[in-house]
Amino acid sequence: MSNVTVCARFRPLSSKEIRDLCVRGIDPETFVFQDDKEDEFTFSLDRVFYEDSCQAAVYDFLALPIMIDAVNAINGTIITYGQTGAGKTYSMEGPGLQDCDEHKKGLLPRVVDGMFDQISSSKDIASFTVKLSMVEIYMEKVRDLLDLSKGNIQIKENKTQGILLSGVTEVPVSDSAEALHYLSTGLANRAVGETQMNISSSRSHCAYLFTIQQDSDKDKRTKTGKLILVDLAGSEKADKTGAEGKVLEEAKTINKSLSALGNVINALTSGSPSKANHIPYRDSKLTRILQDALGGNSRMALLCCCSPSTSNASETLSTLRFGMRAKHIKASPRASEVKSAKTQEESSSITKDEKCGRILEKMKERMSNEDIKMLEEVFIQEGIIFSPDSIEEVETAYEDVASKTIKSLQQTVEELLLKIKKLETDNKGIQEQALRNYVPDLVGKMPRFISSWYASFFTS
Ligand SMILES: Nc1ncnc2c1ncn2[C@@H]1O[C@H](COP(=O)(O)OP(=O)(O)OP(=O)(O)O)[C@@H](O)[C@H]1O
Repeated sequence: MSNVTVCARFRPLSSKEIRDLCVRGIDPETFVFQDDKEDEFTFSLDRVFYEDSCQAAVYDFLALPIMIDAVNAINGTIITYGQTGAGKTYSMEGPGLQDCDEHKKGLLPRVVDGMFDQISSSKDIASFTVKLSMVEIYMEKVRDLLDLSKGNIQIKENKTQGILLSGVTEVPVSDSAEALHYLSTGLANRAVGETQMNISSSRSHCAYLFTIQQDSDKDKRTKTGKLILVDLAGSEKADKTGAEGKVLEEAKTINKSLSALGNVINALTSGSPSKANHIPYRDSKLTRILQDALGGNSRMALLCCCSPSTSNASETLSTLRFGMRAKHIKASPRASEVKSAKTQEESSSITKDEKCGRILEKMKERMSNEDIKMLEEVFIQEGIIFSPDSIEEVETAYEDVASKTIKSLQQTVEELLLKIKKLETDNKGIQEQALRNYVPDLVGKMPRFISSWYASFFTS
C-alpha cells in the first residue's frame, strides 16, 4: 500500500509582494515555514521545490513515475492545488502549451511527450491507442472543452470502468503534436478571468484525461490505464482578490468545491480503518470526478503551489496542511482491465453483435415514446450504463441523503444553541436593567425590611 506523493512548490516573489520570505529550506523534503505572527512550523513532504527549481525537476520527481505506470495500465492522477496566483497553471502548463521555451514547459506537455516516447519504445511488444478528453468544472457544471455544445456532462459510475463522463468527446491522438494541438484548442475554451491576485486567473477546475489502451502482441491481452491531470481553480479570499459580482459568485463556487475536496480527504484519512466511513464524494462535481483517484484505485501526486511571501502566509499554511492531510490517503493502485485479447475478441464478436441485435430487436418491437427509456434499460442490462436501481447505487445515495440530513440537523442544533445563548445573555441584561431600575425603590425599602426582620427575630 503506497501513499500519495505530495510536494510543495514555492514560486518566485511577484512584484506586488513584500520582500520577506516565509520559508526556509532545511533539506530536499523539509522546510520551516514562518507565519505572519512569526510562529514557526516544520513541514516534511516528499519533495520541496523552491523558486529556483526548474519545471523539469518537478516533472521528473512528481509526474514521470505516474506517467510510466499509466502506460503500463496503472491509473494515475496528478493535481495542482493552491491559492489563486500560487503557480498551479504555470506548473501544469508552463507559459504556453505550444511554442514554449523548452525549459519552461509545464507538467502537461512533458507528460504528453514522455507518454508518446514511452509508447514508441514499447511498440515492439504491444500496440497502443491513446484517447484524450478535456473538461472543466465551471459553476458546478462539467463542460466538454473539446465540444462546447456539451455544456453539462453527466458523471456516471460503471462497475468495471469506475467513474465515467457520459458522452464526453474522446479524440484519438497518435502523437505528441496532435495531442498538444487538441489540448491548446481546449484550453482556449477554458473560463479565465482577472482578479487582483492574478491577471489570468482560472475560474474553473480543468481536467485532462488520457486513456491509454495497450494490446499486447505476445500474450494477446488488453490493458487500459487512465491518466488524469487536474489544474484546480485557486482558493481565494474575497477581500484580497477584490472579487465582486460574477467573479465573487465564481469564487464562492470554487471555494465550496475545494471545501468538498477537503471534506473528502478528511473523511478518507480520519475514523477507524476497520469501520467503513461515509465519504461525501457526491457533494461536488470535483470530488465525484476524482472519486476513483481519491478512493485509492490510482496512483496520485499532489503539487501544493505556494506563494513565498509572508503576506500570503495564512493561505500558504492552509495549502500545506491540506497537503499533509492528503499524504495520509492510502492508495492501492492496480493494473486495470486486464483481459485476454482472445477472450475479448470472442466475447466481443458474440456479445457486441448480440447486444446490437437485442437493442435493435427491442426498438423494432416497440417504436414508441418509451424507446429512449427502453434503450436505457437495455444499456443497463448490458452493463453499459450503471443502473441507478442497483443496490450499491441506492445505498450510496441513501448514505448521502442520511449524511446531509445529519449535517443539517447538526447545523440546526448549533443554531438553536446559539439562540439559547443569546436569549440567556439578553435575559441577564434585562434582569440587570430591571434591578438597576428598581435600585432607588429598593434602597428605600431596605431599611424597613431589615428593621422588620430584626424586630421579628427578637420578638419570636
Ligand atoms: N515557478 C514559477 N516561476 C516563474 N513564474 C511563476 C512560477 N509560478 C508562477 N509564476 C507566475 O505567477 C503568476 C501566477 O501563476 P499562475 O497563473 O500559474 O497561478 P495559479 O495558481 O494558476 O492562479 P489561479 O488559481 O488564479 O489560476 C503567473 O504570472 C506565472 O507566470
